[in-house]
Amino acid sequence: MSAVLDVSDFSVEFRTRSGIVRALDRVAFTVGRGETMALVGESGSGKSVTAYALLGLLDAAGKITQGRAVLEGVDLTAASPGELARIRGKRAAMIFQNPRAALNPIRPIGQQIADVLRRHAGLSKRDAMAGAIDMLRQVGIPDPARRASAYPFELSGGMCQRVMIAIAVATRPALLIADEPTTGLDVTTQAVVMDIVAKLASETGMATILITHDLALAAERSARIAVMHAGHIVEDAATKTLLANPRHPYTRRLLAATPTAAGALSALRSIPGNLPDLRRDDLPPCRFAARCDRRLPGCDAGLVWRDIAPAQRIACWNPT
Ligand SMILES: Nc1ncnc2c1ncn2[C@@H]1O[C@H](COP(=O)(O)OP(=O)(O)OP(=O)(O)O)[C@@H](O)[C@H]1O
Repeated sequence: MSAVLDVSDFSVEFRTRSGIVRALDRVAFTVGRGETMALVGESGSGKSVTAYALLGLLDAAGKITQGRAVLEGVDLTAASPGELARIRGKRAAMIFQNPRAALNPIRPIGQQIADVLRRHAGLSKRDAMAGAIDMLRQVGIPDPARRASAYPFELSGGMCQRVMIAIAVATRPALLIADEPTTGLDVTTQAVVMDIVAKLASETGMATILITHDLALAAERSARIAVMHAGHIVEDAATKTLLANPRHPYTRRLLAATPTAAGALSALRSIPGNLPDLRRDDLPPCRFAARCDRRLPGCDAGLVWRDIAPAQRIACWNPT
């Protein structure tokens, strides 16, 4: 599978008053055409920072300190702010939790989609509105021609999420990053929203990164799962492999904390121990070591990522 996005050696730090937060350390993964990869991990593991850093949306305190992130041949880490803004509008898009907050409250939803089509696809006013109505239809909004003139406050949370997806995919991006896209929606609406993303991905070949703390959702909706812990990807494997034979001790604990792959929202917070303070100057090479019952003296010597089986990569000297 050809990679749409190829991330390597990708590190991000934040300068804060209380020290440097080493939020991402040598993150590496690829996402192929039409592939959905899930990025899972506890709160604070670095999932959102990965998304924001890739799209050039870090706040001023954040900085990519090393690495590359190549989207369709363009290294995002070397792109100018202007280029990144163009890429964000056209080739890479993001949807997140709380769509209502992301939509313009005083502009009809059809206009908001049409704006994107005019700006990034260069369509005329008339064609852009026709395209917007078609997008509303594609994301399953009933009576799209009439609904195009609705304002966000007139729609339910699930409908707003569909509108945000329509805005995100209107220009047929190569990459969609969905950051907790269904959090806060009821279970039925969650399934509908994920079905829409999956359908668009398979129709357009869009690569999708699904960011979630919900391992069950990741298991159900992605071909591959990358597990994050304290700014490291500790395991990256085909979903089936990861579920059947997790090799990193942290992945094993995550799975143990998730009742069944098809179960309800997983309780990742039940993993014993805390994430290390990422401001520490003496962070251990393996940031899971303090929580790990398989720790060996060699774990303090350094961290390496290695392929332990086909399509299964881990950062651990003493896998399970
Ligand atoms: N602006 C910032 N300044 C300082 N540290 C930050 C900033 N943004 C994020 N961080 C730190 O980066 C780390 C990763 O945070 P991130 O939001 O990516 O986690 P997450 O896995 O997405 O969690 P959640 O599921 O809660 O969104 C955390 O330690 C967080 O405190």
